[in-house]
Amino acid sequence: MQVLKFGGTSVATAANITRVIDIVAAAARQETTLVVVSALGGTTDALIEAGRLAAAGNEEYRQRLRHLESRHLEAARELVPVTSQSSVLSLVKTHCNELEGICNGVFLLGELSVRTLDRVMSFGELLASQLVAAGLRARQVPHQWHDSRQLIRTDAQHGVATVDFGVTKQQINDFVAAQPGALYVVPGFIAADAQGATTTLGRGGSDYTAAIFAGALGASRLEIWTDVSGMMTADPRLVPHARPIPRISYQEAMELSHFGAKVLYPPTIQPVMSQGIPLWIKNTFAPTDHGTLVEVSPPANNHIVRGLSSIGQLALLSLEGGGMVGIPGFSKRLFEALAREKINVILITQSSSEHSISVAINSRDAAAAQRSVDEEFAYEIAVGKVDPLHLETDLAIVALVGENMKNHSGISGRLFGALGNNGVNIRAIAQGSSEKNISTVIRAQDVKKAINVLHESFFEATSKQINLFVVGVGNVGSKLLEQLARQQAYLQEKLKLNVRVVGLANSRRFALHEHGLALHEWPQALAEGEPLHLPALVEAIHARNLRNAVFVDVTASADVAQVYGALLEKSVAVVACNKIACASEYVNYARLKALAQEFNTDFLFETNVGAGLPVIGTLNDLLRSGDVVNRIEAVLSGTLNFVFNHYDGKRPFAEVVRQAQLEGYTEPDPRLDLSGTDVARKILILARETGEKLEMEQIHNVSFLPDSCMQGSVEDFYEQLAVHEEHFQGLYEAAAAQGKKLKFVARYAGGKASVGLQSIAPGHDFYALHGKDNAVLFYTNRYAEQPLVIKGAGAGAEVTASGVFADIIRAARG
Ligand SMILES: NC(=O)C1=CN([C@@H]2O[C@H](COP(=O)(O)OP(=O)(O)OC[C@H]3O[C@@H](n4cnc5c(N)ncnc54)[C@H](O)[C@@H]3O)[C@@H](O)[C@H]2O)C=CC1
Ligand SMILES: N[C@@H](CC=O)C(=O)O
Repeated sequence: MQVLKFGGTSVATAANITRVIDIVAAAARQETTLVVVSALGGTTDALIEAGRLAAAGNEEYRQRLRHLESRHLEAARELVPVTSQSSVLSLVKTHCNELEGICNGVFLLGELSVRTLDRVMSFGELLASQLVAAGLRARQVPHQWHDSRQLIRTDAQHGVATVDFGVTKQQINDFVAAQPGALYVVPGFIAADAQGATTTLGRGGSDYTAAIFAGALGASRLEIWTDVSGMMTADPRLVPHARPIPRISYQEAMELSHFGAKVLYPPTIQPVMSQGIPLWIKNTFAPTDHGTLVEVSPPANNHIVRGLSSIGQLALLSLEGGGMVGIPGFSKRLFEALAREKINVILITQSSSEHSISVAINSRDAAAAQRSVDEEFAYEIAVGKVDPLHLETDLAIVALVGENMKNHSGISGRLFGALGNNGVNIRAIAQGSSEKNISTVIRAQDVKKAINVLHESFFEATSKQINLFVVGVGNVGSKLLEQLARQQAYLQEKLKLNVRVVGLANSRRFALHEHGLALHEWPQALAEGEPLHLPALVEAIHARNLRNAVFVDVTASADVAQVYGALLEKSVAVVACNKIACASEYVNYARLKALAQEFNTDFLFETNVGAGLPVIGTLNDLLRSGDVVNRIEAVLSGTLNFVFNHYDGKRPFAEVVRQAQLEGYTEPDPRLDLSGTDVARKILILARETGEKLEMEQIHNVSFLPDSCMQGSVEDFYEQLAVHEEHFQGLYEAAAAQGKKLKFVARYAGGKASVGLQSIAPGHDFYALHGKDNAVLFYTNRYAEQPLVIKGAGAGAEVTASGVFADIIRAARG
């Protein structure tokens, strides 16, 4: 004997019932089968609503009943050919008339008792199971319909009756022995007490009915047919990559069901678990899918965690106070106060200091809980032994479930790491000593992000999703987007990173594409975006609350640099080639670095110095490994190196500068390069990275530009360069006369930094620097005689974009 149960969605329409009949007919050909049928989806709620309306004296109940009747009649007409419809139609009408009679009585009395409500609700399963039977009859599949109320005996506790398993088992087995057959159809959810009054089995009761029959008959298997292909590794509405769990233990299934995996109602498992009856969860709409097999000991799979679960709309109550320490009875009184109000406790956690105890409950019970607990401890609160109950709302639980967790260390570490790196604050944690479940209480608004990062961490060794917000699509930004587009497949395949640009902005517009925009179509996406308003963009980033989020600043804007703090505070990583933040006041630079640390995220700006060259990374490696940096000498301007390498006193100086700008080496405003400001920013950042609290004003900058060049617009600047051509010729010739070359050199030693033009003699490390190259010499304790030299292209969109790209990957890998 096997037992099959079909849920509300499986029988919601005649078309669905036809699928059910196919499955049932095939099953009955294999083995004797008992089918348990739920009410048509939505019917139980509609029946409750009709009963309540009637009790409230609202005649609308008639309309609800008419709608229910026509829904069932319509299904009957679709299922059964016209020639043989009459018996099922009259059966539906008889039930509906009886239901209407009961509701009329409720209307007249103005009262709906739980006993009557059970009666009202029972019509859902009665009608649905009769429709399935009629469908089977129409297909000439031999079967017997029987009323579960004659087989399942309960007490008289209406709403959630308790089953008398002894009598029930006897009645079921007597019935089957007396009426042998290949196929039985029974309504789920309903039972009867010793007086024959209709009772119901509580939420998820049809699953329970099926388990009761399976247990009583010692069935070979129980199949729960629903609208998903088994229990999933996580809620698929929250985690698109969630996948079915092929095999799972009863215990794990109960844990997952308890925490929101609605596929199975937890008490259901008990009658089959006690006998080790295999329980399958199958999909009515994809019957050939494997589904989930719930069994005693499923084979261990590659995953330590079997599934993730979540439960929302929670409140956390915390009772705290020094007066609780070492005194027995506080928790007993706390739980009694909650029990008095019939409040269900979902999670409990107590600090080992006994100074506080926290419990999670459903939010709807929060006010009653607070009242009851504060009343219970009124005396202790008055004398200051405990504080008034602390209440936090808008919380949720996210739990890891898996029996295999107990055999592995580091699971909680991974859980905390994954959540912490994404700014998900854990308010409370509970783990049973069996280690089947680790539950965390977090903010409700973080659930989607949390469950996705945990799913990635525990189930998707194959991919980690990175969500980029790129601001700035000029020289460097557009190259970055090109490189990202080119590398997307490689990153997925080799680094298991699914890097998506979910936000894009320039100075005029911003566009958000939560599922990632098509990178080769970014100009169009941006054109279709909204006018840029930076606070709105930041707000949108916060509101999206996406996991592994990285904000990429590829602008030269002070306004954009201003928003880093607000992002880091929400654990959004910041990658910047914009130097403004790191070269602003020391306190701001230090604050941003501290925020990144505090909120477990990254603030990366390798390209601030030497573009794509590994200058800051190398410096940090030296320092972290215990070396001491005594002196830094560097050529840090690609623009100025290019200009002095190409200027020979014959071609106008202004023309060479213009070429540097056209080739993409200068800042958006080239005066920053020519004035030495850009180099001063870079040496300042290097000095700060060594630990020096230097400010920009303390950098000694001997400018070689005549003052008038820095007045007016960029075009005025170029005009003034032309006016001062003789000045530049003089600089060039003085150096050339000594066989030297002009280089703009930055120096940092002994807490002091300077930048300025120097004539460099042959043989010096800087003399042969080509084109737009940079060179950085680190003189350290370990590199005392010969400096550690970093040399190469120090400007240009391509190399800078690749440096930004590398920082993104660093942030992505955490
Ligand atoms: N070119 C190079 O070799 C290197 C450049 N960098 C840095 O890269 C950054 C970008 O340089 P480029 O791409 O050459 O500049 P660009 O002028 O070509 O592009 C700047 C982009 O930022 C956008 N933008 C400006 N203000 C904005 C605002 N308030 N909000 C949103 N977007 C805004 C602009 O619309 C434009 O898309 C600069 O900070 C520069 O210092 C760093 C290292 C090397
Ligand atoms: N304008 C800069 C670009 C890199 O920061 C330079 O010329 O070096």
